[in-house]
Amino acid sequence: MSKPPTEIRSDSPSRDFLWGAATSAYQIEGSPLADGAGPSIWHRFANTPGRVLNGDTGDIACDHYRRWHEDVALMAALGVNAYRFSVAWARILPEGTGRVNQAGLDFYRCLVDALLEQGIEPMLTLYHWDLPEALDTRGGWASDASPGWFADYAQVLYRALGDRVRLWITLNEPWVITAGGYLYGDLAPGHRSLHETPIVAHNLLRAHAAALASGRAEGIERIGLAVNLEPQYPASPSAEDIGATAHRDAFINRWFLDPVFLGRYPAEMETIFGSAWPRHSPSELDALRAPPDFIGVNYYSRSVVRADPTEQPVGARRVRQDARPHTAMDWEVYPQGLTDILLWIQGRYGNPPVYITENGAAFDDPPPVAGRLHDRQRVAYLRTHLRAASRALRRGVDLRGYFAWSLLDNFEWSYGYAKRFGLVHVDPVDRQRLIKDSGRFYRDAIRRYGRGP
Ligand SMILES: OC[C@@H]1[C@@H](O)[C@H](O)[C@@H](O)c2nc(CNc3ccccc3)cn21
Repeated sequence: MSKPPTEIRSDSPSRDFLWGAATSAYQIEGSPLADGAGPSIWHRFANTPGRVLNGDTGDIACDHYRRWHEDVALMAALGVNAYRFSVAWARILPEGTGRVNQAGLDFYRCLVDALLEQGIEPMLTLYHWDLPEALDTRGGWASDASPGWFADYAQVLYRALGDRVRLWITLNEPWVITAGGYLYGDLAPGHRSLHETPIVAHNLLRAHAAALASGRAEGIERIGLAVNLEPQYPASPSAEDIGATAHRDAFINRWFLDPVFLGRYPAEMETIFGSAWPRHSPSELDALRAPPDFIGVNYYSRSVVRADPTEQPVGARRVRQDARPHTAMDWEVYPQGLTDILLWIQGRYGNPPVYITENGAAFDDPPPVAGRLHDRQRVAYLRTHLRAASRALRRGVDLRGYFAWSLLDNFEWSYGYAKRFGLVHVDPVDRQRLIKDSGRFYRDAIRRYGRGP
């Protein structure tokens, strides 16, 4: 057990703006089957040879399931006033529906109570990619029954934690759930089906609407939807590149937000999916209109887009900006894209409340030396992106908070532990935590700009 950080938070920044850190269950918890939990699709996917780099799995991850108290102390030492985490559905409902596993609920209740004791606002994500294996066996998100499964699961959590958790998120990145899990196949459950993809997307939107309605019935007032947004810029002023950019913008940025805010899909979707795009009746489309109380924006980078008919189904590809810095994920470092996407939301959806629910970067960090880890590139990334968020704030964006991705170096899905995003280093052998320079920078930024970047 590592020595807990000595300094526990003394000063607390303004309650108005949330300065947080974010994680997700499968990426940090470990102990996936402990205390009655059922397996998830990521437990199966990661333990399937060839799916994850180096054969890494979340079987231990950051061992947060056993070290959660130490991690709450770390958050207090960083001075965050909020923490975004997800609940592993299969810890609560091991079969996905029906029997509730009280030990699972107890784990998250203890975590939430410990956060509140430290003055840290919990933001609970109901679903961050780890569907119970038992439901995938019944068709998963391709099943017409999936929205009902999700609403029932959400209701269990609303009733168990609704008296102490004020900020809820239904889904983390429905686009990635859909594209990664059902179109490209690099994420669980690893399907590659053009036909299945729009069906899954539609069910996720139905599930979001059902969980929102379920929350309203339980008196939950602040329920958001977290989306990965990536501003798209044409590589040239040619009609082909401008057209391709609009298609990629619809595919990544508008596919899910237009239905929940506007009650319609982007027109480009039918062109992108062709005969695989289902017919939706007006009542089916209207049922998707479920505006969240806030948008969670997960921003990492932008894309510069060129038309490319060989890149299906969108007919567009990202053009690498070789002259600019890139992260270890090969994502361009482009802070202005955060300002641009926040202003885009403001203009398109009527300036809804927004939290930046993920922003951060993986870099090939240097090893710790004498108890310090000098992750200079991540410090620069955070500094420039906080400035970008500040520019949007000054232009009237209703930005309520910022959550750094991630609190801890953790399991980066198909990359395993090869990509590190943490403000805090986690030793790959003994999982000892060490606050990086970026964690110290973030702590100092919170103290200096408490009311907002
Ligand atoms: O990749 C970093 C994080 C990841 O660890 C989180 O679990 C997830 O919420 C997350 N979403 C993005 C956004 N971009 C993205 C684009 C294509 C595939 C996967 C993620 C980055 N990240």
